Amino acid sequence: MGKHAPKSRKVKIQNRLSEVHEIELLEEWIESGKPESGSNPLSLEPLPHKAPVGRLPDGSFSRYAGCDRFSQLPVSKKTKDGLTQCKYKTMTDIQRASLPHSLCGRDILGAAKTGSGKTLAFVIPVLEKLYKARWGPEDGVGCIIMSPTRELAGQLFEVLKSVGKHHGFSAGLLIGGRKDVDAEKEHVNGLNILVCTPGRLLQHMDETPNFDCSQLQVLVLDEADRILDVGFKRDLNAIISQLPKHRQTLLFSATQTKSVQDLARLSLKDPEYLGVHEESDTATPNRLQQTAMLVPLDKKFDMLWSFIKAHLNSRILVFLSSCKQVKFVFETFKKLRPGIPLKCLHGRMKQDRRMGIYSQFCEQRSVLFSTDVASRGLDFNKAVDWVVQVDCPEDCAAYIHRVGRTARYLSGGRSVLFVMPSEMKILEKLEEKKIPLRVIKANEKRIQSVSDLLASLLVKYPDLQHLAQRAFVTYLKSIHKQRDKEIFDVTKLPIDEFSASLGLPMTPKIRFLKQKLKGKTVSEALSLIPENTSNDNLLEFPIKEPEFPIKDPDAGKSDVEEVDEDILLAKETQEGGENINSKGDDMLATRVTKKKKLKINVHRPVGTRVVFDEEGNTLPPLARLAASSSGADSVQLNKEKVNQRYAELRKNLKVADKEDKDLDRKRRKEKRIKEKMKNKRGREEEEEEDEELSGSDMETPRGRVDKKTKIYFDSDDEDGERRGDMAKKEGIAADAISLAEQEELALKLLNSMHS
Ligand SMILES: Nc1ncnc2c1ncn2[C@@H]1O[C@H](COP(=O)(O)OP(=O)(O)OP(=O)(O)O)[C@@H](O)[C@H]1O
Repeated sequence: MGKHAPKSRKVKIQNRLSEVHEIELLEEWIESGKPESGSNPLSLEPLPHKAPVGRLPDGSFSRYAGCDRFSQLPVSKKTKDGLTQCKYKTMTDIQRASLPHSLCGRDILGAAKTGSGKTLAFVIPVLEKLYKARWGPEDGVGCIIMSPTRELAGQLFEVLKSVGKHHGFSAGLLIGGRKDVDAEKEHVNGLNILVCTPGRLLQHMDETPNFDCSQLQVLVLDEADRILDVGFKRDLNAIISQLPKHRQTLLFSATQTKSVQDLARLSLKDPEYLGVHEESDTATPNRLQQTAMLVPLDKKFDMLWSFIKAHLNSRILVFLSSCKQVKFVFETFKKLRPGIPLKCLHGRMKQDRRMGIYSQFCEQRSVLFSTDVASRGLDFNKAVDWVVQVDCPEDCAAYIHRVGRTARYLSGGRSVLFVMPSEMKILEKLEEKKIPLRVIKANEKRIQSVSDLLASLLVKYPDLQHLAQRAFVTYLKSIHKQRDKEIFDVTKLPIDEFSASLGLPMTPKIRFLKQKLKGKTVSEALSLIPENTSNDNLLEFPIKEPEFPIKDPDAGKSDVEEVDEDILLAKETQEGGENINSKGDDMLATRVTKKKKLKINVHRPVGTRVVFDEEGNTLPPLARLAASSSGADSVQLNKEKVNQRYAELRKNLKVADKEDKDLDRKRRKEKRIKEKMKNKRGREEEEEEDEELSGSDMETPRGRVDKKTKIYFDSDDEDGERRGDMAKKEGIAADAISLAEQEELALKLLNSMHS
């Protein structure tokens, strides 16, 4: 991994001899002090710092189980030098507990809180295993480190490179979303350590000639429970089937799996289970201050906006449930210029851009809106001040990983969870999992309504309206898809109010609400929508692809002033969160009634911040937005124009609605005719036709994209969104063909009937 100057043959031979000597010594040392299987070295006293290390004068070796410094471990000088240069001296608990076992070659199931140093707990044994095996370029792949997301893989790769820089191994980062896969294929056979996402690894296993992992020494799964989860099941099974069973396996996560079934899949051999924080009072870092606030769905954006405005000097990571939500909040808030740079991260972004955003967020104060793609493992330079969960996590594990992006290693951090009245059950579940949450009440006076501003933006930028509609639908769909029905119930959501809070002029009708599905509950109706239905198909509005030239996300960067950091966190509830059950409406004063929706008071203060126009005049933000001189990003809050635009939209919608009905009528008629003809043709023929339509098991129907091969390459924790996208494309194409075909068929049939 490191770059070495050319060395003379003599020096090389000397180095090799000293390496061989060092390896012999390390092996003896390790053998002499092996911790007992099943023991936790953390229970042992650390060695005194000045105690001699390695071989002692009497020929014995110093104890390494229980020691708390890297220098006291039986690891190579190269690894020790790497650690010292990275300023790692004292071990964290998970490192102290697991390294003595993993250095002996044992399989490990390691669980420790977020930010507690699990990465080094597997990077060190990987380097040591290959070093002691004298692994060289010609030996091929000796270790695979798998991560569920590309960003995390990138980060692990960086740690590996810096700690392993004195070793001579070659390592490669194999992740989806990169264009250079062909170049990768040429080099991958020469790599010793692969840091990868499951999808990309499988792609190489399937496509790269002579790709060989048969000599694999160590397999590492970081965020193991996620990789063993159903989403990766197929990929992981396919990968495991191509790996040798005789290997060391290291599994780490903050929320570890203990499922025997999972472990059997990985053929673990008497693994050491090291859950170092199991005895702890809390499942999350002690330095993390966690709060929850009751926020009705239609107030979420008001609350988020107010929160951001109140924390302009912080680095804030905001979690939302879908890409569309992230895009919507990012694009609209950016235009409203909160006074802090805004960024967004989601699975649909190009990989280079994702990496760029990730490192920018590490460097500067800003707000990052993200899906769960950033929820696991990422170490944002230890400097996230706040984690805000606008949308409820799917379960307690997801909660733990999200809040774990702050309060890492020795630093502190804060988090806030917005809980809707229908989701209160999650608080109980979090408490059961030893997550200490204070339920707090928002300071109603400081909450600024943003829905009116969003409504104006949607009028000015029609593309935003499409985005808002999509955000609306994907949110409802995401709630419906959640497994935990005790927490997530789409039927309990204030759908109209939510739509208004996005600034939409009217609630987008979801197709299931009318026609055939009439009379069904929202939930029943959603369940009737096929999994791969594109979100667009659910809308009544004519949809076109929004074109968002993603402008510089730092556009929101402007003057910043000191604000009271805690203005939102006014009254705390008494211990035990007694007011959990109080009505949501009482908690927020800024409820916007529907009637008020279009009344935009341009003089109502949104913030105290003073901004400057191009001439250098000062204006309060809203007045500036409302100024009729239109700067590129200014928002014109012209009531008449707003009403006019809405009237236009309503008219268009009526026309679109009528067209839809006509089309539907026509389709039904065609279908009837087709059915009549089918009956005529008799049973036998009909069966043949059915077989053709459903596609034979033996071969892929001509012209149909082979979904399987296309999909799994990009299956890196994007929550199946790519699958949806592909299905969408196929669906659209299929629709277009079938309509044309149907018309033609109907004509033919009519002609044949008349003839
Ligand atoms: N022994 C150590 N001394 C000093 N800093 C450390 C040590 N071990 C880890 N760190 C630092 O602690 C931070 C968190 O480490 P790491 O990312 O490995 O945590 P983690 O347990 O894997 O977290 P997560 O569960 O979120 O993936 C990193 O910035 C890392 O550099």
